[in-house]
Amino acid sequence: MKIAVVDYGMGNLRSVTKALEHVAGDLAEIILTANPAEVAAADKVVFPGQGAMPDCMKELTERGLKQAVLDAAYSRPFLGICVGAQLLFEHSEEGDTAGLGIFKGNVRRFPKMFDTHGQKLKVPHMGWNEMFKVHDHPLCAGISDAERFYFVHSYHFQPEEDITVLESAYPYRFAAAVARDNIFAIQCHPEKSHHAGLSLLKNFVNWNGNT
Ligand SMILES: NC(=O)CC[C@H](N)C(=O)O
Repeated sequence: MKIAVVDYGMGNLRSVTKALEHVAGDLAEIILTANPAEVAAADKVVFPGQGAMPDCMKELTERGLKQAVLDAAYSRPFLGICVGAQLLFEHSEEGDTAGLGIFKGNVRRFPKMFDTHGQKLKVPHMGWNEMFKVHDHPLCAGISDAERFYFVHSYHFQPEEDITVLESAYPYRFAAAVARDNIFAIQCHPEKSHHAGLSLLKNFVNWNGNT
């Protein structure tokens, strides 16, 4: 089985690739690729990313990978990570950027927020935070409720369809993982989230794309 990690020049590609190689072992060949034909030929696709949404969309488009990502998202097990997940929505407030429109909804910036002591909360939301199950999903198998994952983001999903699988809170609840059909998209960094993140990636390697 081949799993393509889409390389559009933005982000935490090496750590995602290494984490997938670690959990896949002999189960799958992990291919970090900027070649649309290799993405198209893969059995599963991982769409990572780190950086500003406008830059990511620009790089994706200019490297001729946009259609390959769209085709993959509609045809085989597909995992979006961080800004790779945000790009699947219709729009992001970050740079007023149009996304790929696979999920209905917006990607919204955390507003100015204060904790219960009146201390301003830092944005980006950076660090370990709990994830709470809203719906079961094969990629969450073996991961207990309130497991902690690693986040680095200033924007979060605002789905306009019933696709939320996991929520986190900072300090208000926000959708932190969404899924529909063969697509799973997660805001945090599973590749940097130790055993919980590796379990999720291992579940993706074993996932047949059904929910
Ligand atoms: N870590 C990131 O790449 C962050 C993604 C996006 N720019 C955000 O701030 O939410």
